Amino acid sequence: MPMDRDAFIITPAEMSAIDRDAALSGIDSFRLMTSAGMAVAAAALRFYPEALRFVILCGPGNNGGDGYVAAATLCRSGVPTGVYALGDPARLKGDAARAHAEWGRTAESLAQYRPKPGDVVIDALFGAGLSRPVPDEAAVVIRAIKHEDLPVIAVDLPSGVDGRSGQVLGESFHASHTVTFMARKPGHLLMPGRTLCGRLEIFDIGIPERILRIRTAGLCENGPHLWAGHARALDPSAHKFKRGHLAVFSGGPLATGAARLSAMAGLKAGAGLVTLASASAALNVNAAHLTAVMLKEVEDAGALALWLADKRVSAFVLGPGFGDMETARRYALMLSDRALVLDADGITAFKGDPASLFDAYAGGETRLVMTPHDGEFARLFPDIEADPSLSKVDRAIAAARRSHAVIVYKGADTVIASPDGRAAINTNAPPWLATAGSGDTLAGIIGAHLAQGMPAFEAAAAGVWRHGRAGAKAGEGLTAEDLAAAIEPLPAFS
Ligand SMILES: NC(=O)C1=CN([C@@H]2O[C@H](COP(=O)(O)OP(=O)(O)OC[C@H]3O[C@@H](n4cnc5c(N)ncnc54)[C@H](O)[C@@H]3O)[C@@H](O)[C@H]2O)[C@@H](O)CC1
Ligand SMILES: [K+]
Repeated sequence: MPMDRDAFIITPAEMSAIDRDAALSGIDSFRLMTSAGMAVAAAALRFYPEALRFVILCGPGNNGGDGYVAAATLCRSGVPTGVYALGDPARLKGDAARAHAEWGRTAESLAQYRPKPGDVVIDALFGAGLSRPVPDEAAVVIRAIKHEDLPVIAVDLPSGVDGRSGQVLGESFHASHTVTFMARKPGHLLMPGRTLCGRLEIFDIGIPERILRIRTAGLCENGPHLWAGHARALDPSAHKFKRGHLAVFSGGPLATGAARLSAMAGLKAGAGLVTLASASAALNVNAAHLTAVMLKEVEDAGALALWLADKRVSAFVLGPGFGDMETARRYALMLSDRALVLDADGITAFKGDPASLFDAYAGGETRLVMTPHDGEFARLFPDIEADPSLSKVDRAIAAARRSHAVIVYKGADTVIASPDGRAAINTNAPPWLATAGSGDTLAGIIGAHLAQGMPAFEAAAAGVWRHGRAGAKAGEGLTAEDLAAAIEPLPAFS
């Protein structure tokens, strides 16, 4: 995967492997800790000049070690500090023990801390090493600080946020500023962790990029770096057939709007031709509403089979407002040699028998994209959804592997995952994008990319990103119609 350095996302497990690799390559780990702690102190002085006192809360591991470095740095700069330790500092090990010794003073115990107005808290209790709910002693102090509404600078992660999943383990700080090192962790981007970090600063403590790259798997933030290379091949001046022919299946006469939203979005996103496939009962309703999108009567499986002889119809969207579960299943299985975006009812239709769908799309190039929200995800992958040990990224990848499909696991922190293990977390969606018809629009954009020949993972990732951009451009209060109108051209990097 092309990796933009800024888009790196490193799991805590990868980070500790990177840490070991750095040490093995001769890099002094205490210097890394010193850089980390000094960066935190610098952020404290830069962002909180009005602080009456910096209160550094230090935990039992290296996150605490960063805290002692920050405390020593702030002491040297002459500002008032208070240091409170969770656990006995005499039991610190390695670099953290050295940082504590070099600070050279005596910490008070965490339970003695009483939050006071004017305090700015530096949270160095737990970082990447948090493995279970924070101890009660920490939870009590976290709650007291929240109650007093003090600013909190988190070292690496707000204590209590699981760096792997973004979940809160017991209780967590809500930081106003977080300083993390080298790269973001999934917990900075997945919900609810993303909302708990405040302003996020990524500080380079000096681990060479070659060491980072060896350990980073295929997870990154979604952005043009992932797919712009494929977008470049899509020449907007090409003949309309070369820009692909997308087909969208309409629902019945009382549920045609969703498919039309998909179709309009597909056209706006760059498909050369878009056809709405409608059963006869809904034909007139659709005809009354369509202009640039073409309309074709597809009454049943027989009619679809005839249409499929036209190989130029290169991609399909099935599910928005579709309603008829049995027909959805039949059509999805018939389309298995084409590219398909399966959304909404198209996903739900396979609740009882997901394996039939997965088998149909196994083998060959990945050509199925599924776009479930939480509820739809649980219908097809109940065991994966119910496994508490998995992060949203893990769940999306497990589902993609099982289904041979690209999974767009929707939400405020949409994850796009490929059967080959690549995954991206999307971050550009404004909260107001969660509106009726928004998902239909997304399916249409992805369908347009597939119709144009983009590989499924890139098509989906680019679709999610353009959808987010369109939401931001259309602004708060948007309707799904505004969203389609706000789709911008694909950015293509030269
Ligand atoms: N990875 C790197 O390259 C660097 C990491 N640094 C710091 O090191 C941190 C990671 O250090 P550690 O791996 O020591 O992890 P932490 O300091 O986050 O915490 C781990 C310690 O807490 C214990 N622990 C975990 N969950 C607990 C719970 N719920 N209740 C009580 N004890 C619990 C663990 O047994 C371990 O002793 C990072 O977050 C970062 O702040 C920095 O020093 C810079 C370099
Ligand atoms: K922390």
